Amino acid sequence: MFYYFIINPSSSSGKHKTLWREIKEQLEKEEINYKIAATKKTGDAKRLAREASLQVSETNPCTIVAIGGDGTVNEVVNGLILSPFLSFGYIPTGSGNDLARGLGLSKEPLEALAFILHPKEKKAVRIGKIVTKDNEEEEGEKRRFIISSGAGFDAAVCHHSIQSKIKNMLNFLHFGKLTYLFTALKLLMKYPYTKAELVLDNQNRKEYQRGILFSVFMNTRYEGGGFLFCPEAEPCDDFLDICLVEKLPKLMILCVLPTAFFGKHVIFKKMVHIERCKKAVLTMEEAVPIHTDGENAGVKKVVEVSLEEQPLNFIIR
Ligand SMILES: Nc1ncnc2c1ncn2[C@@H]1O[C@H](COP(=O)(O)OP(=O)(O)OP(=O)(O)O)[C@@H](O)[C@H]1O
Repeated sequence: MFYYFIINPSSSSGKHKTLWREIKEQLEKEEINYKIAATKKTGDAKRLAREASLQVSETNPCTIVAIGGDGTVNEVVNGLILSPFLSFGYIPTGSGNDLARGLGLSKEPLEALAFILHPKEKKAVRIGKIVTKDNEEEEGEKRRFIISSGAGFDAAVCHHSIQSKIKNMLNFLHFGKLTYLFTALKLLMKYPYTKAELVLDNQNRKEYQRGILFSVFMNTRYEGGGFLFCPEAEPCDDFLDICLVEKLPKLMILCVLPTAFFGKHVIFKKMVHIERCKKAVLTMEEAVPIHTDGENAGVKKVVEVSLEEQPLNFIIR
């Protein structure tokens, strides 16, 4: 088996610079057939993943391994040409680590490497796809996600967290995942609601006239550094799980939001709506921020969300 490693040396604010050396030592020791490529900027991981997966075939199987945070995996997933002959491994070195949490991966890099080199369990993990546009007629922009994609407040928090100076400071103090919580508290009071319509599987239409705070489409269970927005999301099934939060007093949100760390927000059934579907179209009155796995996916009015047919052979342990 050939292994192709894509490493983002800047993830978790560059704290893991020595990791690359340790990984190389282990690969040499085990005489693994491999190549390592490091990203220099945003977009590199996507390009490298595409180039590597273009070479994959039945006679030339390959394991592509991402080393970085959830943003790096998002880029890799967006570049991959999905195929049954491609396996995927992930060594998490980010701050949020929602994917590792959601799939139960080892967060200890050398242990994760050992699993990747000698896999005992692989899962056929589904990949989400989202088309964002400003009206139904537009063709729109397509992106993939593996954890979640959100529209509204949760995406606004992601957009702000990416540029946040607090993130570097919290990463340094090993509290990186709190970036999203601090940013959420900062943005909450002034964030506007927007009226929205959600159509599930082309037939089940729901209107939210009071306005929504956000709607998140989950493939795995956690986002935003550990919020369990869809406690029942299952990455290998045929469904997307949705958590849509309708307008409620901002002070009430302060009470509800922390309960989402434990998945208990679902008891607030009048404002928190949990849905499951194969395809969803969310149309909002105002354009709102969108994210895919915490990465900025623009500001748009319409999002169409579904799953790719071909799953990803993900090495779990
Ligand atoms: N060499 C690089 N220098 C700066 N940025 C890079 C580089 N390579 C990739 N990037 C960008 O860094 C961003 C953040 O990466 P990533 O999400 O993997 O790490 P993180 O932010 O530490 O982790 P998490 O998302 O789990 O909090 C991504 O948007 C990616 O495109």
